[in-house]
Amino acid sequence: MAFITFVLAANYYLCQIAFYNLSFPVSDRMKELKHLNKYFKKYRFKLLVGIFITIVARVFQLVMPSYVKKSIEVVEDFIKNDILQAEAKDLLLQYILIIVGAAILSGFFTFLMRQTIINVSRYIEYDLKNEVFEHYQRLSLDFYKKNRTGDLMNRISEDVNQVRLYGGPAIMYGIQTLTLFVCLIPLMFIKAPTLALYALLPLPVLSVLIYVISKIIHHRSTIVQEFLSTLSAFTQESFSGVSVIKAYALEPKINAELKALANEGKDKSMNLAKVNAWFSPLMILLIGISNIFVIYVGGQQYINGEIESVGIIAEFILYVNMLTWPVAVVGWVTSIVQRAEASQKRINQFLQEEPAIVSHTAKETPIKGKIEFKNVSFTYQDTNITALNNISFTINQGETVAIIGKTGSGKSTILDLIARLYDINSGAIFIDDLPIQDLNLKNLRQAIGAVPQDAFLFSDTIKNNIKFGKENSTDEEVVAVAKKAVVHKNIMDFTKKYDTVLGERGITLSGGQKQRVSIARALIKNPQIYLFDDCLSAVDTETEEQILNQLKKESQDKTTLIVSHRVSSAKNADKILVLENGKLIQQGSHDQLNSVQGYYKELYKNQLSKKEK
Ligand SMILES: Nc1ncnc2c1ncn2[C@@H]1O[C@H](COP(=O)(O)OP(=O)(O)OP(=O)(O)O)[C@@H](O)[C@H]1O
Repeated sequence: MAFITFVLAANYYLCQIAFYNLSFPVSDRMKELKHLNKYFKKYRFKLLVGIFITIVARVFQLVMPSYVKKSIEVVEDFIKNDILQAEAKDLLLQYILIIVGAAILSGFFTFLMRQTIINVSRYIEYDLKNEVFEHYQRLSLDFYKKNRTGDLMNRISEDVNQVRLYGGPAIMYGIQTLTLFVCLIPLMFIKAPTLALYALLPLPVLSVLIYVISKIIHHRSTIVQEFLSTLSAFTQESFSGVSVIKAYALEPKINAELKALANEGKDKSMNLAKVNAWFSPLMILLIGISNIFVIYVGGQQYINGEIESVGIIAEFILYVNMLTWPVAVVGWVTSIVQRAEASQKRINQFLQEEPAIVSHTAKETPIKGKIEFKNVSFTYQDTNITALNNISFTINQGETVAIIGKTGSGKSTILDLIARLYDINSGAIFIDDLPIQDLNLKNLRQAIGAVPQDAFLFSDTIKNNIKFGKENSTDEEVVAVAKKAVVHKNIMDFTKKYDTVLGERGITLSGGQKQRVSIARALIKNPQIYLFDDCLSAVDTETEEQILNQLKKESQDKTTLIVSHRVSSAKNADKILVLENGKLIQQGSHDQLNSVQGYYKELYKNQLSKKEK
């Protein structure tokens, strides 16, 4: 009696804890997960079928225990000589066939259940990943500066996976458990109320303990996960920086650091393993207690004549075992819902981020290429650096303008503002005499062929890297622009020529080759405005000359901006802008600027004398 009181009290307190954990933030939790409702709505038919199948599968599962009971009763009747041997054998066979039939049907519907509900969770995962990725694509550069790449990756992979567990397994096991509870528990109480009470007593304890353990497991596995990303970031950096490591003979130092990290990782994994190890023993223990209750209390009741057959004891043992997993699932599902809520909250945070740069018009605004800066000032929000200070200039359509100035003087910033990667703080930028904000952003970006300072090439073939500028371009066009960018000969020297794969899976291009492939990519786009950001810095002066001549021909009616540190790249431009500390200190043609004292003339003299040496 004392033991029962103890178990009842334990159940009460544990249920209180679970109730507190579940009920306190329920509205908040559901608020975050509401985002998934649209997907549940989208797949409602499949979900409803899945739920129906789950119920059917469980109902078939219920057949077995009562027929086991009946089979045992047949044997009892035969022992008591109530029925003949042949009749008993017949009945036994009949019952066994029913059990086998029900088990097959239950198995079949369980298979269908997974095929429907788990598939729905995979569809939701697919949709959510696409939604997050598409949203990432819409967001402006400042978002990527604020958030670490690892975080972006985590939310689209690990967090979406946590949410998937809620959209699939949690629903599936939830329904399964509910069906079993609704059907089984009343059935048990109808058949033998006292026995039912004893059999079910330890189960809430099991449920709450599994919940507590799942939470600890999750906490520790998050630590392990986070640690693994640190470890992989470290190894990845060691691989990409392998040439520096070797050149400075840093191998022993790196090895020691990795060993220390690996040791730390081992300890964290051991911590996780320890708590994982509690899972099955606890289940076995509590189910064992339930079984012992059933056998002991059932046996006494049978002896006292309170239950009619031994079969009921066998039936109840089967019920208890049938309830084991669903009861444990209550705890597990609770922790899944909590994790899904936390993950969805993190996903929602990003989904609610609005792109800082948006198109204010949907109507088409074709671009010709006149650019005007009027008293433009611009400060980067994150660093608070004023990159441009009251800049004004005009570039007519088809003109070539060079921007020259010391490092950090704001040259690249001008190009970024023309592509509207950022919005300015004061002043105005006009493209074709229209404020840049009034242009259709898509039209603006389509009209620009930008070659950034750090040429970025994808791990793909050279051909596809160039075609990136114009997806439907032909191979002939690719070759033509590669020739103009003076990189064709280099490409033909590779064994696989234009099909040479770049990056991690393939060869590494030299800095100058990368720049020229990047130029070819801009040329194939055939845009109205070219933005070349110091993209000839890694080529020799002779090749630079050739490329500039080609570009001159190519960009005759296009507006072209060339950022450079070399006067050789600038001297043939229609106009040269000279920047210093974000201010425009000189502007004019080469001859004009070379005829007055100033930064440009000094630079020209310096570079000329270096060349002569
Ligand atoms: N994305 C950014 N976020 C914050 N600050 C930036 C960013 N880009 C540039 N800056 C800062 O703005 C200033 C101007 O940079 P910008 O890249 O325009 O100079 P630059 O003249 O092109 O230099 P370089 O010749 O070295 O490429 C620098 O002080 C730089 O540190």
